[in-house]
Amino acid sequence: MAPCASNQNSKRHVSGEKETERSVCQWSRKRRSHRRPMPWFGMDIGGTLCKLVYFEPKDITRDELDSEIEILRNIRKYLTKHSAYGKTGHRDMHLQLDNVPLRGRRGTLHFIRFPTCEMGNFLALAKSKGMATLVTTVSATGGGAYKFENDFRKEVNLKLAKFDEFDSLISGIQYIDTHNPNECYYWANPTEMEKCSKSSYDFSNPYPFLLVNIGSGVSILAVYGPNNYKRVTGTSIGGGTFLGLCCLLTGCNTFEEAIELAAGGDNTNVDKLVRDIYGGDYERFGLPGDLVASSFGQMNSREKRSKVSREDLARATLVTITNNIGSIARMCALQEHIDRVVFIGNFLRVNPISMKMLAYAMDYWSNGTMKALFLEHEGYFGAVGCLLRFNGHD
Ligand SMILES: Nc1ncnc2c1ncn2[C@@H]1O[C@H](COP(=O)(O)OP(=O)(O)OP(=O)(O)O)[C@@H](O)[C@H]1O
Ligand SMILES: CC(C)(CO)[C@@H](O)C(=O)NCCC(=O)O
Repeated sequence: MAPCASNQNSKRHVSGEKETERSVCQWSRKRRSHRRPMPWFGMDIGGTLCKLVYFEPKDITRDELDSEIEILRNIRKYLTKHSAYGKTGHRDMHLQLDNVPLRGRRGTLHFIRFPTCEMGNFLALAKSKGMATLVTTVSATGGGAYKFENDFRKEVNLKLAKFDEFDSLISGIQYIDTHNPNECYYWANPTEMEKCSKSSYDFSNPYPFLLVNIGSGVSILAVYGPNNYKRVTGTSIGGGTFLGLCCLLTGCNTFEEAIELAAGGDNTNVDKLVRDIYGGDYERFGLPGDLVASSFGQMNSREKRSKVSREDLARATLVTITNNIGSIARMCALQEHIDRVVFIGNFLRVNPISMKMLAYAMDYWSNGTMKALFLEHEGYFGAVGCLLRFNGHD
């Protein structure tokens, strides 16, 4: 964790008079927003993954279709026909949201991701599809909105309308939760692994909640209302750490491979448990024997190292990172007197092991008073939020 990070970032964002003025202004602009030139994109350019949300209008009139310039039509066709773009871009078709309202239009939201390190290739592809001939603005958030701003301008003649990553996250969550009835879920019976199963959660009254965004690094926000939140703290031990350590320890090359390895491994061959130290439970302080006392604590032994598998190492890495995040999240929830903790970010993609562990940890260590919640569009809220925030006139 960054030293003393907790208070440096505790700036609260409360809506005041200026905010109200802005909302009124945005409302009156909204009425003219159908004029905002297409295509409508929102990009969240993170430390590891770039998330791209594309709104495909489905209420196009005959006149609009006839006057749509060829480049736009080709871009629309290219994005909506394919599910893979080049070697590394993917459209998450299972997340697609149909018939949703956006800025007075109706259409489909498409969710696309690619590694941020492929930004050069992405810009080249965008150029080859004719983007450079459209003078237009794309809403963008995440650190890369700043880092790559000049590249977008130079390579594809695109201006970036930049939005704060946390403002965008919160707007995106509100919007998607409103328009997707099955967005929010929890893991029922988290303390009994065999019975643990996904269940829908009604998140229509969300405030207050703690938001734990597990990306490359981790940010923890206390959210009190739509325009009222603070960043409580963060930790550099996040999804990037899991993937980096797993690649080092197992020789794997992708997140999917790392998760697959972890699914087949046993962390107790790597970690030192309370029972390895006490011979059983440490009853006086309520520490069960099967609790990890020391992550990777057995790996000082040459003999144990010789017996350990890649799967065990991947599992221990996943367990270490997840438990650390769960523990920090629980302390933040206690400090902020908040009992619902929403975990998001692409670290949770195809990763039920971590979700179940977080659900278990929240429930067990709070004696059932705290609840871990999860959202289906886990890594895409920033991209959606910045698309919504763009008024089309920047
Ligand atoms: N296909 C993938 N490739 C790489 N990492 C992945 C992939 N799928 C899931 N992940 C995990 O998701 C993490 C990135 O999550 P996310 O996209 O939410 O963060 P980010 O926006 O890149 O990071 P930050 O917000 O810290 O800038 C990775 O560190 C990894 O643990
Ligand atoms: C730097 C960001 C905000 C980028 O999204 C994220 O990776 C993060 O919160 N990292 C943790 C930084 C900290 O130690 O507080």
